Amino acid sequence: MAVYTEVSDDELDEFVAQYDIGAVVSCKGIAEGVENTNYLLQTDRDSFILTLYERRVNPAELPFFIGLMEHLAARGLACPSPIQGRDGAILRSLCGRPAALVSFLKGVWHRRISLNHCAELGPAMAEMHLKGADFPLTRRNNLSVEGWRGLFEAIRPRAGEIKEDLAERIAAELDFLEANWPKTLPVGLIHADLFPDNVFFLGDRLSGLIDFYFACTDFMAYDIAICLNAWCFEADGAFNATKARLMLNGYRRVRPLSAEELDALPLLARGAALRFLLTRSYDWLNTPAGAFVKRKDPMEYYRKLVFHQGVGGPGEYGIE
Ligand SMILES: Nc1ncnc2c1ncn2[C@@H]1O[C@H](COP(=O)(O)OP(=O)(O)O)[C@@H](O)[C@H]1O
Ligand SMILES: N[C@@H](CCOP(=O)(O)O)C(=O)O
Repeated sequence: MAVYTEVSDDELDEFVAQYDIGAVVSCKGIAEGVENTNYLLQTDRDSFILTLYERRVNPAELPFFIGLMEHLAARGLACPSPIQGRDGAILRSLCGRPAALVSFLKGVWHRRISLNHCAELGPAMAEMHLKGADFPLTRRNNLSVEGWRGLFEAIRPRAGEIKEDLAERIAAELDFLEANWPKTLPVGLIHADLFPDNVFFLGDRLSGLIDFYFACTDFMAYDIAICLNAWCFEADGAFNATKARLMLNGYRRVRPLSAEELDALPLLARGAALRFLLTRSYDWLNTPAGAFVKRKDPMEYYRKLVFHQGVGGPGEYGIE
């Protein structure tokens, strides 16, 4: 459930009057998502997503996220396109929060990932990387290697509530990753949270990418590593190398990967698994039991981390 802020009819009318988008027909809260409040706004002309940015989004970073969506949409990527008001502004205030309207993307996301979904994801991710290459703004990835130790220290005292030896396991992994993290891979604009719930499909075809609120400047291969984790494991925890192969080969058809990028994949996949293990552990330990946001299982990412620790080279991800 992610409707943290209720918008009254009067507040909505006043907000919508600032746009040339027709008259409001309906405005329904969207239960999915965890970070922000989202409404599906229907007018007599079109459908839109109205987002009120809640406390986890730093308002100073909104111009980056909004500008990025504008940039990618203008280059033809299927992603939400921010809507300008009559005054030309995109970001404004609603109910005391920063708020914006973006175009509605048709499609649904899938919980059960098929081989075809992975084959569609690869080229779409590569296209996003290519189209993001000339985006002029940059944003440091505060959830990459430099950010992990701080998160670890925050969860360390209570990590044993999740798994008895979790703190020791994470400490050893962190030492290893800090010492071995790559320094010179190709950098670009990455999504950094391209999980299945952020990728829409219409029938067999990928119809769009959403939720750019973790986007940042980092190794493009790190985005792939995040997707190896999020898309290529089965519900029973088994890694599906066919899914990985389809995703990677689809990606490489649009943006070839260098030998360095391929070699770095097992390490990057360990880092990506640790990143989500840390943030999920933090949320697990700090979300009150009765909260309406469903906590995500940190142990899923502990098991993925253990899998990647045993990977000997990129060939195990199905690459020929
Ligand atoms: N542009 C969009 N088009 C269609 N649906 C959207 C769009 N943006 C968000 N949604 C819907 O809102 C839900 C939550 O959006 P998301 O950006 O993932 O929220 P959060 O950042 O809070 O996790 C999505 O799962 C989807 O159902
Ligand atoms: N994808 C992350 C959590 C972020 O959730 P989102 O709804 O903003 O995509 C995870 O699975 O831990």
